[in-house]
Amino acid sequence: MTLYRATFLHTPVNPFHHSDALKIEDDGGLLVQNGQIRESGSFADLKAAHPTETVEDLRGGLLLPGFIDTHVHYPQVRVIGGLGVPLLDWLDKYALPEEARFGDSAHAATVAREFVSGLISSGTTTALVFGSHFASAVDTLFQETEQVGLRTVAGQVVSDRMLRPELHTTPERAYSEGKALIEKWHGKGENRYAVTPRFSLSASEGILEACAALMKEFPGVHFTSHSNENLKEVQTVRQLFLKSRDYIDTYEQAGLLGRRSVLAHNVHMTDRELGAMATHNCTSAHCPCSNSALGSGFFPLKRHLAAGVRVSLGTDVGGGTGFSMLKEGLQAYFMQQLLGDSGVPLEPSHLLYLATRAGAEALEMDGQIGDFSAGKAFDASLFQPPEGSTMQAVLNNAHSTERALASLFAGGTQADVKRVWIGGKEVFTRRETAQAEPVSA
Ligand SMILES: Nc1nc2[nH]cnc2c(=O)[nH]1
Ligand SMILES: [Zn+2]
Repeated sequence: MTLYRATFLHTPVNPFHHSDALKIEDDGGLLVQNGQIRESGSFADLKAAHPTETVEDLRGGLLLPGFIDTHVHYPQVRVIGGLGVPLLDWLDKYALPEEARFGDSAHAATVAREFVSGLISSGTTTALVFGSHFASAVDTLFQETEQVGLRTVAGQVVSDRMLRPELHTTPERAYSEGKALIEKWHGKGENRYAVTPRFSLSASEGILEACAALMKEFPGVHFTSHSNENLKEVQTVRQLFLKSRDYIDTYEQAGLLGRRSVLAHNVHMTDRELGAMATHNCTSAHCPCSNSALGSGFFPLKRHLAAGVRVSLGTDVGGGTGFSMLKEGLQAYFMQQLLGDSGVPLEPSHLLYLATRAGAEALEMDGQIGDFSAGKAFDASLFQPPEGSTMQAVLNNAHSTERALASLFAGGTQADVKRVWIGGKEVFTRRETAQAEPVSA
């Protein structure tokens, strides 16, 4: 066993429901055996109870539960930064041409490495991933995540209209390729499968039926898609699905909504749609950087909470601007501030919860990950800014650990991630480089 000594913070309960959800151990201890936290508390107490255990000293930074990114696209790493256009133009101009390259196995393998290392080096230990339209590339992604150990819920993206021919499939092929991928990867190691129609705009009723058939045959799989992101998209979906009451209903009527369903965006929601999401107990993955970059709109968090809809956080790379869940937390905070009375004032506890435990709940993995309670896996990220950096000065002089957490969300980047563990295994260690010195006159 190893006794980790660290300043750690976590949210074992939901801060939107409990005012004291943020738990802080300034000099904390986590006793870890076979990758699982056996005991969690103050270092002094754990040391007294286990005086001979090996101590690993992580003081000098902030130890947080590994981030859980509930919406991120594997084949879009290289299109991060396509600014200046709204969703449907962005897809045509940036995302889809790049995604069409994933039939090339060498390209798929190279980007799979870039993708997985981008996530873990940002402190993300679990991700709900939009895969590729090509089954072979999804297989490549799972091979990479299995090798590195990233907890991954992912699936083949399926569409049969309005994208480009290379990215279209048929309901029959969507079913047979999905089935083969599920049988190979769902439940293998830390991998799970998510049935993933791209969005209703690019999916006929036949594709949605094929998705439903997979979910019926394999009840443990997850479901993810996009919904209500952009007004032009919403209007087009309304014209395409004349028998549906609204966008959410296109998935609801197909029988795709349930406890393991995560829909990204949900910026333009009717009250009926929020009610339906609450009834089906599914989750909205809020992607604030993407919503800002693509000008999609302001996420109605207050209305989600009032309706009782679960909310988690996603980076939406590459509509989003990078893999940092800290940046997503900050952007979520900014947007709620800008909404004034219609916004929810977010505190550090909310940001940490949205980036960690909320994702575990969305994936029904909260019995296993998402916080540092005893019984959870040791999935953790140590944030310790480089020597001499501004962030180091800020954290070292914070008036409280809660203020330090707020500062980390405000100014922290990938450069501040020092070490990352998944299930007790260290999967990322920062290479220390020579300190930058100001040039003297
Ligand atoms: N942000 C975003 N929205 C989508 N809707 C359908 N496809 C996409 C995508 O790749 N990114
Ligand atoms: Zn997306």
